[in-house]
Amino acid sequence: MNQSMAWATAPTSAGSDDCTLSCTCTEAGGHIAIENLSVSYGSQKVVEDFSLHIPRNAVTALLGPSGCGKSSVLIGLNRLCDLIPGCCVTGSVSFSWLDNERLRGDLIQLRRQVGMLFQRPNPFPFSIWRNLEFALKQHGLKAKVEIADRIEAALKEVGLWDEVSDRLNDSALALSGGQQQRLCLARALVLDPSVILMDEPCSALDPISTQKIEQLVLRLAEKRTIVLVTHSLGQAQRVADHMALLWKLEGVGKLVERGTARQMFDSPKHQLTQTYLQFAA
Ligand SMILES: Nc1ncnc2c1ncn2[C@@H]1O[C@H](COP(=O)(O)OP(=O)(O)OP(=O)(O)O)[C@@H](O)[C@H]1O
Repeated sequence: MNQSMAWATAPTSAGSDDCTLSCTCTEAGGHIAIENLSVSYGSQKVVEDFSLHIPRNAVTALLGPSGCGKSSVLIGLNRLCDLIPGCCVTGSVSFSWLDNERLRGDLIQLRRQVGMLFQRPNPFPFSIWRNLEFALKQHGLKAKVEIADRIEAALKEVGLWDEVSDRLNDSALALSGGQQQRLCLARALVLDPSVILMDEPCSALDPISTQKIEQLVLRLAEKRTIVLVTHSLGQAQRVADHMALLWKLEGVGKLVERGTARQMFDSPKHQLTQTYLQFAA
């Protein structure tokens, strides 16, 4: 039986009692239910009343002009926002297929289930092997054989194993940018997340590395839920099943339109969507 899960109610901004992510334990099959998400930095509200259901095991692209709040929505989903001083997120997020009891109030488990890939590759200044081992040990894994198996599987999943298996003790920083980004993806995958948040993961990559990441995104979405922030309409066309367009309206980011990628590209309803998507390649 599906168990409904939402974040535990918790302050997201030190000292602010009314800044809470409420826990809504509604039954919602097979999607991430984002309800009335608002994000502020200090006194500046940057996202208001963002509600969206993100289907499970598919790619959903968040699009919109710079500064409309896409990344702010993304970091609300795994509560990375908690680490940003002055950032306050209200509203609710529930993962319909995850275990409420396991994740309630446990940020480590939440971030294990909801991995993240950033705009710029950010490997730790350790060896390739240790980048992945570190993530596993942080999450309490101790058995050497299991650690080795998981590292190999993750590197194979991102197509890096054949490229690095003979130099696992070399510094991760010696890899190319594209390899580093795939290593960072492996670092998320090694924890076997069911959701991966990607914030413009190809913006620092060349076209060949970009293509590799896009192919990975498509493959990963067969059994994981991908939320992808991208400025590339071509990329959205190539990989997204669903899309949502945000726009800064009266100074704050809001959802303008959502739908399947095909529907949004073929017959956008909102004038802003029509304007924005006309630049699609
Ligand atoms: N740590 C922060 N402190 C203060 N303001 C922030 C912070 N992060 C983002 N903002 C502000 O929040 C607003 C939304 O930023 P956000 O990065 O979420 O937008 P975005 O749509 O992802 O932009 P881009 O496409 O350029 O990455 C912007 O006005 C930005 O300046």
